[in-house]
Amino acid sequence: MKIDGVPHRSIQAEDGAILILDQTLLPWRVEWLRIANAGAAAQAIRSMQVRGAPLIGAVAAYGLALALRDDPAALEPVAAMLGETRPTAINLRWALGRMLTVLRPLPEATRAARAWAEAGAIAEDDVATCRAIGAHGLPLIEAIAAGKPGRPVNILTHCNTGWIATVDFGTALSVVYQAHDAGIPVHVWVDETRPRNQGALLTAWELGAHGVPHTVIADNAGGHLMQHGEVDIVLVGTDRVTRRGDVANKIGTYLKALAAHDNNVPFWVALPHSTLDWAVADGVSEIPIEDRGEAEVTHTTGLLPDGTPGSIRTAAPGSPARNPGFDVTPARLVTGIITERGRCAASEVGLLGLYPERALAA
Ligand SMILES: CSC[C@H]1O[C@H](OP(=O)(O)O)[C@H](O)[C@@H]1O
Repeated sequence: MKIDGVPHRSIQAEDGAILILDQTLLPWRVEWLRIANAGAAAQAIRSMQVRGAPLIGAVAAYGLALALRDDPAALEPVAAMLGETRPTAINLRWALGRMLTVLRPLPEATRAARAWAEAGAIAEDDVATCRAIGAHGLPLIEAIAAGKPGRPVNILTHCNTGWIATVDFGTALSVVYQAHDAGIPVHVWVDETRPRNQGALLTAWELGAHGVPHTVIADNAGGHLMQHGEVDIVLVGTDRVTRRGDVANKIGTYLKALAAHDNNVPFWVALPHSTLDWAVADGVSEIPIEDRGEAEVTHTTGLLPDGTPGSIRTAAPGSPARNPGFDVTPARLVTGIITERGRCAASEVGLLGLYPERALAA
């Protein structure tokens, strides 16, 4: 997608390194971080300089490729190290698993070149996949628009699922961008998404840069807007979907789904194939939920009075905090799933209809 009219991807490969958009500085500063080794890739993922399920998978793949340039025998330990950076998004393990499957059979001397090519293939797969997700979600917006001619389709979204959460285009926001670019009037309610405010900081920045009308709201406002008929559809991304359609996503998604269910608002989840975890059925009991640091809750980041990005304490001194980074929305609260292969019900039957090959993995 574009920054000031110039097309960009969230990760750029160059000779012997990758450049990533440092998301901890957005929207205040647009800075590209050069990553030349696996340790820097791991740190970028842990610190959320790069974030978003598909993107952390691509960065980990390139991090592994960079490690093999330095030491072709480092395949297993570096893959394990990168795989431990964040526990919830299955895309991280999917990408590393794909790399290991390709690289393990190869002579050590040929691994580095092949790893770099495979990491590039993972990135290209994500671009094509996310573009297709938008195309398969577009009819949902068109149908709503047909029922309210001349008035915008009001979409509520949570966290950031845009092009900077993927290699390009995004997942749930890919649907928004394609509807906007198709001339359908849309308006996006952007959940701020405490505690890291990926919505207020990243989604708002992305949508503004693309000219998509949007309004930032407190996380707790969504239910009220749904009660008053101001939300036509909820579109979110995900970090892991189980074979029966349970959805792990940024903390607060489950509460949005409950409000949508109570108000008969369609709740759709957009995901690429790399987010499916067929090995897991019950998301609530089986998906590991990342617990992040207390400071993300007790403090908030933003622009300080001197114009520099910084953090201030917003919780009472001495009060402890809990910071689960994700929650799981049971399939029964999900209206449907949007993928690069089409749309389906949030069920094993629905998912197998789009991914029949997964039955062989069961
Ligand atoms: C398109 S995946 C985006 C997904 O990732 C986010 O988590 P985080 O910002 O912690 O990486 C959030 O759950 C989004 O839905």
